[in-house]
Amino acid sequence: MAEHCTNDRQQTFNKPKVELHVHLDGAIRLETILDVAKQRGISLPVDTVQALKALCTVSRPATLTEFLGKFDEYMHVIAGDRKAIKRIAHEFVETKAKEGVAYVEVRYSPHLLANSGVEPIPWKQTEGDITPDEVVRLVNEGLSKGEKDFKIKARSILCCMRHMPSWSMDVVELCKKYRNDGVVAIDLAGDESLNCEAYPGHQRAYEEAVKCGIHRTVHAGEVGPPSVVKEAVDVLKAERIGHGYHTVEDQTLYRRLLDDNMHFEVCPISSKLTGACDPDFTKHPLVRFKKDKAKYSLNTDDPLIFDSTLDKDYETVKKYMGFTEDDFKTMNINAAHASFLPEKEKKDLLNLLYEAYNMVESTGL
Ligand SMILES: O=c1[nH]cnc2c1ncn2[C@H]1C[C@H](O)[C@@H](CO)O1
Repeated sequence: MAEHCTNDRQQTFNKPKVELHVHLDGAIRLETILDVAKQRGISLPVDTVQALKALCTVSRPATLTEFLGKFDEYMHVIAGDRKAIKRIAHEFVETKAKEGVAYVEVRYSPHLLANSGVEPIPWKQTEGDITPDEVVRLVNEGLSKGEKDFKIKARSILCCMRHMPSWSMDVVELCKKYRNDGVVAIDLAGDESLNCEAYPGHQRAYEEAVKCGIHRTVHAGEVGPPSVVKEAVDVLKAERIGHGYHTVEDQTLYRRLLDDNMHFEVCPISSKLTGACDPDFTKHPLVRFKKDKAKYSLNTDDPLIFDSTLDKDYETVKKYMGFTEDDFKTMNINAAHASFLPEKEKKDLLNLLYEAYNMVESTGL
């Protein structure tokens, strides 16, 4: 197995990695936004990468609501443009390959990239002819071309949005339609601080997902209380929890999820900048997860908005939480186990990791 390295310097964990929680629309290149805006004749308030970065990124701990407002700065540039949607998916795979990711599950809301068949039409776009269904096809094309070009594996997760329960049935139908074309699960994203309880629209979609064997993850306990996590597990039947930091505030729930081997998709840099957790990383819930041998993965969430990379997350937990090379191996193996791949492909991914980590499966990790 070739060593994975970036152009500039050695990575903190220079081995194949698994990333399970990253938003496609939070991982667009600044250069691409500028380029597409130029091609489409869309005027932006700025025209340099540095200035656009200042506009789109949060560099100090904010709130989830403030952070979500950053999408307003650039989503209208990409949404409703076939070439741009395909391009961001393709470039995303290239970025992940350079970061040493062997397998990634990338998520997005098809509705938020569409300009037709969606009510209301997002980002103040004028109506066009790109439906959420076509968005999924375009992203699938970009991802599978990326897989071929950059030799890694990429699957997608379709997001329901907390504030738009009327879209959720569509989302699960798209998961069903494209389940053999790279879509592996459904998610519920958006502002948990404003929309704490899952509306009936989301519940119905998740019931349908359960019925049809569509995998399920839910953003919960990121900034919201443990009750949101409880609802995600008990009502929405989540198999993984996006973030889940505030679970530790309810000991009964936390113990139960530990016993059930619930997987937490942890995003350290994100959790600091969205104000989800104490900015002092030594007090991060991940320290507790690690001590209690919880199951978790390390993820970037929205690297565009946090001006970050996967390596920065690895570097952070190494520096402030004492993660070792062995911890990183265990964590990525756990991530592969929690992936939404079919069993055979999961096994192949695990074997790839075992080989790259010089481990034999029987170590029981
Ligand atoms: O960290 C997050 N928490 C909740 N929602 C999020 C987060 N990052 C991105 N999103 C939202 C905004 C995106 O437009 C949407 C789909 O990717 O998901």
